[in-house]
Amino acid sequence: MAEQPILELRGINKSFGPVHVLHDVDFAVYPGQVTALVGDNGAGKSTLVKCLAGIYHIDTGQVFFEGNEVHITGPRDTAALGVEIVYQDLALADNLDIVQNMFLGREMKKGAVLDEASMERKARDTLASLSVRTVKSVRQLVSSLSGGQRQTVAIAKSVLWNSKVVLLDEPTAALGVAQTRQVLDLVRRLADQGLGVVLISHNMNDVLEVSDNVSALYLGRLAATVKAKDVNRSQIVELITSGRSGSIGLSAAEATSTTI
Ligand SMILES: Nc1ncnc2c1ncn2[C@@H]1O[C@H](COP(=O)(O)OP(=O)(O)OP(=O)(O)O)[C@@H](O)[C@H]1O
Repeated sequence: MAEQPILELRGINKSFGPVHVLHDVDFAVYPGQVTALVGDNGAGKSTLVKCLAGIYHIDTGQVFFEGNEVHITGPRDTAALGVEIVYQDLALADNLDIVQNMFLGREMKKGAVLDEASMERKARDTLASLSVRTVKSVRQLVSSLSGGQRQTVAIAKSVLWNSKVVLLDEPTAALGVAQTRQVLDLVRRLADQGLGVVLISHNMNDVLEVSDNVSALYLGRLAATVKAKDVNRSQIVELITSGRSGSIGLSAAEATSTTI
């Protein structure tokens, strides 16, 4: 692939005491592309994301952002790079409206008072730029939103601050068919706007539908990174469950080095 990754992890190792969870993991995110991060329960997806988020300290390995090595010592470092993470539990406050949620902790002010008009306009513009039309009013309480609308607001919040990379942890878990459709469309639009998008998902249909690349973790090791268009559902399942990519016709190492 000619294009440079916007974010690249190289040789990441992470242990919790005697438990070695991540083994020399390489992972790359490209601008304008969706990269799925897949793996069975316990494969190490959340640990990798938390290392990137600055929640866990990386034992060894390197992180590069826009080609330069960076050192992530805490969540602020990740946010300062323009890397946002939307966790599965969403962390939206039910008792606040959409604008208040989107600006929570980063409120715009005019002098000493909140600049409600500007925040409202920016919230509306951001939703419009993502072609989100399902939300009636940005002054709606989040408690009144459907699961899909909540996910949409959480994703829109993550791109408010000129983010360059967005990681989405199971964004379609627990959503119905129509809501899943809306969220997958939104995931694709983020990439089409030039962001590097990481999709963590157990749903292989979702993965194959919106992803450009698929990185599979198996027992804390990168089994392979493949082009989504080159694989089918059962081949990804094979990577996830056995760590091998035999039916793709490449060894895991070859798949990693030759297809991305
Ligand atoms: N704080 C911790 N202390 C010890 N072991 C941990 C810790 N966090 C995770 N692990 C172990 O690391 C391994 C990877 O867990 P992780 O949560 O990263 O997997 P995952 O791929 O995100 O799984 P899931 O799909 O179930 O969320 C598991 O074996 C888990 O028990």
